[in-house]
Amino acid sequence: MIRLICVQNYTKKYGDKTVVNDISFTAKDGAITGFIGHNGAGKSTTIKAITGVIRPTSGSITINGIDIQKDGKKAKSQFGYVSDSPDHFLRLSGVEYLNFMADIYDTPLDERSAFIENYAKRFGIYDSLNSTILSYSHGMRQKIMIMGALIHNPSVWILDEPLTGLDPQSAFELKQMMREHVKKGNSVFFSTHVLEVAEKLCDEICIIKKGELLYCGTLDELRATHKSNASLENIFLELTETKE
Ligand SMILES: Nc1ncnc2c1ncn2[C@@H]1O[C@H](COP(=O)(O)OP(=O)(O)OP(=O)(O)O)[C@@H](O)[C@H]1O
Repeated sequence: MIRLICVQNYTKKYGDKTVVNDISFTAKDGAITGFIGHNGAGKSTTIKAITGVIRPTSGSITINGIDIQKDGKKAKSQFGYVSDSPDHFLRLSGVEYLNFMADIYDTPLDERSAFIENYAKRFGIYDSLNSTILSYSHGMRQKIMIMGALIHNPSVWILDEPLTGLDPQSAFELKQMMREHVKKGNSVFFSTHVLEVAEKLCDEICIIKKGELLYCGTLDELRATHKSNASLENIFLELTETKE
């Protein structure tokens, strides 16, 4: 099996403070992997290192086998990344932003047009594409950022809290899109606080607490080592409490 995102012995320190401590895991092809943990556990710090936004203090990270630190440009072409803040490029219209992103990734005109029409209609923002992002609601900004990140059809999606602020219809669409993407043998890695979503959507779960990786694997394997039939929420609470 190809390991699409491979994190090995990743540590991040800010000054004397160790924020992420020697974690290793993989996000596999054909799987949606959910990344869960309390506020401040180290999820965003891990996602930022995977996407090359920050450098690890130590450890290595590859995307489709390409090292993000050694060959950043090539590694970055492999994935689409949606950060936890959608407030960017506010003075551009939605369609200007999407074309800007498509230009960066050299997405052919016919492919970008088909993508924009399909995704904007599914997200219900087709009629707003010519308005500035400044005039968008939080959820609309989130949708346009998701579209910008995915317009070059990357095999790996890396999404930091992607469902926050989305209305139920759009959240449903995004979950469907994630499922469709991994069905083609691709990979989706996303962080969430909504454990019911993670439980229903994810093939694999990674749990981080205070910078330590407590678990990474399937929910069934997790259940097998804990109370079978317990919800992910119960297992998460039990696991994070007992490791205090
Ligand atoms: N630039 C920085 N300088 C110092 N400490 C930082 C910096 N960035 C993050 N941290 C610290 O690292 C820890 C992990 O933060 P991170 O943003 O990764 O958490 P998170 O799991 O994404 O949390 P949340 O669910 O609240 O988004 C926190 O204690 C945070 O204060």
